[in-house]
Formats: sequence, structure tokens, C-alpha cells
Amino acid sequence: MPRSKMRSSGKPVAITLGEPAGIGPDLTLQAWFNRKRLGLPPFYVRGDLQLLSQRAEKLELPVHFESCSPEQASDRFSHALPVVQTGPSLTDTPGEEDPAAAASVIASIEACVKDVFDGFAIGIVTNPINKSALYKASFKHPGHTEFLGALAEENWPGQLSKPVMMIAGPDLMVVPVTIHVPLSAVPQQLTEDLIVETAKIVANDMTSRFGFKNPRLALCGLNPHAGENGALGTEDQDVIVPAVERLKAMGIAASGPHPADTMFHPEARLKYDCALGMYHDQVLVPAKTIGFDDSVNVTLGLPFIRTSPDHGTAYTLAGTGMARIDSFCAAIRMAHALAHPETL
Ligand SMILES: NC(=O)C1=CN([C@@H]2O[C@H](COP(=O)(O)OP(=O)(O)OC[C@H]3O[C@@H](n4cnc5c(N)ncnc54)[C@H](O)[C@@H]3O)[C@@H](O)[C@H]2O)C=CC1
Ligand SMILES: NCC(=O)COP(=O)(O)O
Repeated sequence: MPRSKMRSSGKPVAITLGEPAGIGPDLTLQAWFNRKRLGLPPFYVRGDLQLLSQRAEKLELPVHFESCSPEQASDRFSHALPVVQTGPSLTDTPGEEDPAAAASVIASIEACVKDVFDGFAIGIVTNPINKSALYKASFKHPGHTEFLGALAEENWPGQLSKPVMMIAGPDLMVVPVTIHVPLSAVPQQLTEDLIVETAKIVANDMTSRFGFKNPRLALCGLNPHAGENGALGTEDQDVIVPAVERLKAMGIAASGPHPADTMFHPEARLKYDCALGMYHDQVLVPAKTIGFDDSVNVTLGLPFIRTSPDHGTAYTLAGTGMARIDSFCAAIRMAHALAHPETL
């Protein structure tokens, strides 16, 4: 979206704390510090003032902070990074997890979603979490995507279709049909219904949120050469072919199963608008290879807007000033654009 068309005032975007030992604090501070140059819309972070101040000092960034409520954030944004204190004070230890911080990480996500529900924010941008750190603290969801689905059910009962992960970049949009699932469990979890349900959400959201008229969805095969007519695995014929037929019968421009190894070269990518992979790495590898710095993780199917950078916590970069902020800023811009489709 042209930056000039981005509204500089209005309701803000809510940013989550993310893993405090990761690069989330760096991204938040750097994005605010460069807000004018980058033309970013207003945002606030639900995090911890002490931790952010300590990280800003390490990065030698002269950031002015203001502790405020979500309603006050947009007015503060031009002169200060608005911080909505969420949870107790934390000590900044880049690269070193503090198990006690997990509760704040989770509380921040919950509170940002509630802010959207209450009408204080246009959507949320999540800073990266360390999933295994949260699992140790008994977090029951595989990742944000599934957790946000549960929060949607709680806050907007009956309005969730199903949370669907999309990695969207200027040159490639992809969706993994199964998400945070061990590879060995993929064939069992991959059902005709799951593929159809996921593809319907993708087609619907690409139309209603991203302005595609009749998005072309290309489904990857599961097995090498899409199963080679059953000789290299039966799921392609037994599960994916009937799913594609059902989708076509509904008027969705679906095709496949296509051999996944030849779906991502430049000429092949011209033939579809979104590639649906059968498992996480099948489509996230090409998406991050082609567009690591400018792709955004956006959750489809939710009754609210959620975006995120496409990368993780990058512990070794935390507090060094070396983390690139491009994907994080693209996530903020996308959240804003989805809330203001007239600017698209
Ligand atoms: N949305 C989320 O919350 C996500 C969280 N994760 C979590 O992040 C943790 C670490 O995962 P990894 O697989 O190591 O992925 P990662 O994305 O943190 O790091 C992969 C590589 O990319 C580099 N990198 C990442 N972000 C960068 C940036 N902004 N600028 C420059 N270089 C960058 C890192 O230094 C590393 O070499 C895991 O616990 C994982 O669960 C991973 C992806 C998304
Ligand atoms: N590899 C991307 C990823 O796993 C992000 O997951 P989520 O936390 O956004 O659900």
C-alpha cells in the first residue's frame, strides 16, 4: 500500500509483548523510532516499561515512553512509544529465557485481543513467541494461530470459522493445511474435509480481505510427484483429488494436486494466487526463501485482524541492533490496511 495513503491517526494497532528474550522488543523500539521515516500508523505495545527501557539502552535508542491506556495510545504515538503495562516488571536478559515471563507473554496476547473486542484497537500484531518456552509453562496451544482461534471463540462466540495460517508476501502467498503438526502425523490429519474447509476460508478471505475476484488456489500434492498415480503414496488420489473436485463444484478456482517441487519457480507462480501446502515446511520454506524480509504471517478465518512478522525470536540477535524490522513493519502496515480496505 502507498505509505502516503496510510492514516497517521485513528485507532491504533495493538502489539503483543512476545518472547522478552527474543527480538520482539528490538523490533517494537526500532519501528517506533523510525515511525515517521517509515510512515507507520499508530501502535502501542502491551508489555513492560522496565524491560523496554533496558532494551532501548542496550540498543542506544533514545526512545521516549509513555505509560497509558489503549484509548490514549494514538494521541501519544507521535511523541512517545505508548506502553500499556501488562504483567509485572521484567528484567531484560536478551537471549536468556526467564520462565517467569511466560505468564506475561500469554496475558499480553489475551489483552490485545480483548482490546480489539472492546473497540480500542483495529487489530493485533504479535511479536514472536518461543513456543517451547510457553509449552514448559503449560501453554496448551501449538502456536499463536491456534491460541487466537480459542480466544476468538471466547470473545466472539460462533463467529470463528477456523484459524488458518497464511504467509503473504508480494511474490507469493501460501497456506499450510496442517499447521504445527509433526510430519509423522500429517497423513492421518490430512482429510478431504480439512482441505475443503481450509480452502474455502482462504478463498473467502482472499476475496473479502485482499480484494481478489476469484482467487486461484493451487494445492500441492503430499507425496513426491503428487503420488505418481498412487505408486508413491495414495493420499494424493484418495484425499486431495476429491477435495479439489468438491472445491471446483463450489465455484472455487482450485487446482491440483500439483507436484510441489515445481510449484515455486517464477513461471509456475504466475499460475495461481495462493499455494496450499499439505504441511508447514512444504510452503513455508519457499515463502521464507523468496520473501523472508517482506512477508507477513496473517491469520485467516478469525473475526478480527491478526498479523505477525514471518520470523521467530532470533535469540542471537536480541539486543544487538542487527535484527531487520522489515517483516514486522510489513505486519503493522498490513494490519492497518486490512482495517482500512479503502486505502488498498
Ligand atoms: N510467530 C511466531 O511467534 C513465530 C515464532 N517462532 C519461534 O521462534 C523460535 C526460533 O525459531 P527459528 O526457527 O530459529 O526461527 P527464527 O526466525 O527465529 O530464526 C531463523 C534465522 O533467521 C534469522 N532471523 C530471524 N529474524 C530475523 C530478523 N528480523 N532479522 C535478521 N535475521 C533474522 C535468525 O537469526 C536465524 O538465523 C522458535 O521457538 C519458534 O517457535 C518461529 C516462527 C514464528
Ligand atoms: N513458522 C511460522 C509459525 O510457526 C508461526 O506460528 P504462529 O505462532 O503464528 O501460530
